[in-house]
Amino acid sequence: ATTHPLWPQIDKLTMEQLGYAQQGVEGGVWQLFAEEGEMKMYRRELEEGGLVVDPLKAVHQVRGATAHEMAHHFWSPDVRFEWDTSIEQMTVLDRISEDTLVFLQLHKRVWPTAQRDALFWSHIRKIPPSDPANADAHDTWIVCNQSTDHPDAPKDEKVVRVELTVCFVCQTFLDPPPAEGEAPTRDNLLTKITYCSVVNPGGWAPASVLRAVYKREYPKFLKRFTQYVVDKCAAQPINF
Ligand SMILES: O=S(=O)(CCO)c1ccc(-c2ccc(C3CCCC3)c([C@H]3C[C@H]3c3ccccn3)c2)cc1
Repeated sequence: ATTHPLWPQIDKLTMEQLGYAQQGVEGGVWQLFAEEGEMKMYRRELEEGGLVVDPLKAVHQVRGATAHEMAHHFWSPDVRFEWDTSIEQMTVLDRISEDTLVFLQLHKRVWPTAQRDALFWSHIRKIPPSDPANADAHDTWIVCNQSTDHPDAPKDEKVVRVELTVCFVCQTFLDPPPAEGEAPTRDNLLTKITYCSVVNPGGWAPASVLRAVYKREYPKFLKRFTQYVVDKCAAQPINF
């Protein structure tokens, strides 16, 4: 409901993150650190208070699923455990509206660091093609995850809370376009994905350990997630 006290922040951050995701990776500020097929992962080395908070930006493109299907499965609590191997527990603490939930997630411990949890609102939104320039793009879908407080979140002394801002932006193209007068099939679907994240580990963790974990975990995470959606939707009618 747009009357919720968090709504102005949700709306503002979502549109800011959309702009941030759509900025290119030129200019030398982004360092390519992993490349697998169509997936390219960039990071900027950034420390805050001696903690590694390296912003990450990944670009990927996959065939066979739509932006809506990708964004929905990234946002939905029902399928989170099917693809996200980094979490041990996940609770939906609140339903702010039918497109915005508050998640509490306990992440698997990354030795030798203390175990982490993440408390964040997660908002999904369709961005209609605003101008003819998007003519070849069906539409754009965005999921924005932002750390927040919540009165019902249990506080476990042994667990360190991370701060995170994540956005997942997807755009579907009909490439190749279907034959004249033909309905599109999944072979016509090309979806471009931009995943951005800034995770502040919330408490001390060795820079070398964090950078090694990021380098290992993020490519695995994005590859596994996109393949999961393509496989899950393959036999289903296309959901634009
Ligand atoms: O895109 S999401 O919103 C999807 C919903 O789950 C998301 C993604 C990643 C995280 C997360 C949380 C904690 C950590 C670290 C920090 C210190 C020790 C644990 C990491 C680092 C380790 C990196 C990482 C990246 C991807 C997967 C797992 N591990 C990532 C949270 C949310």
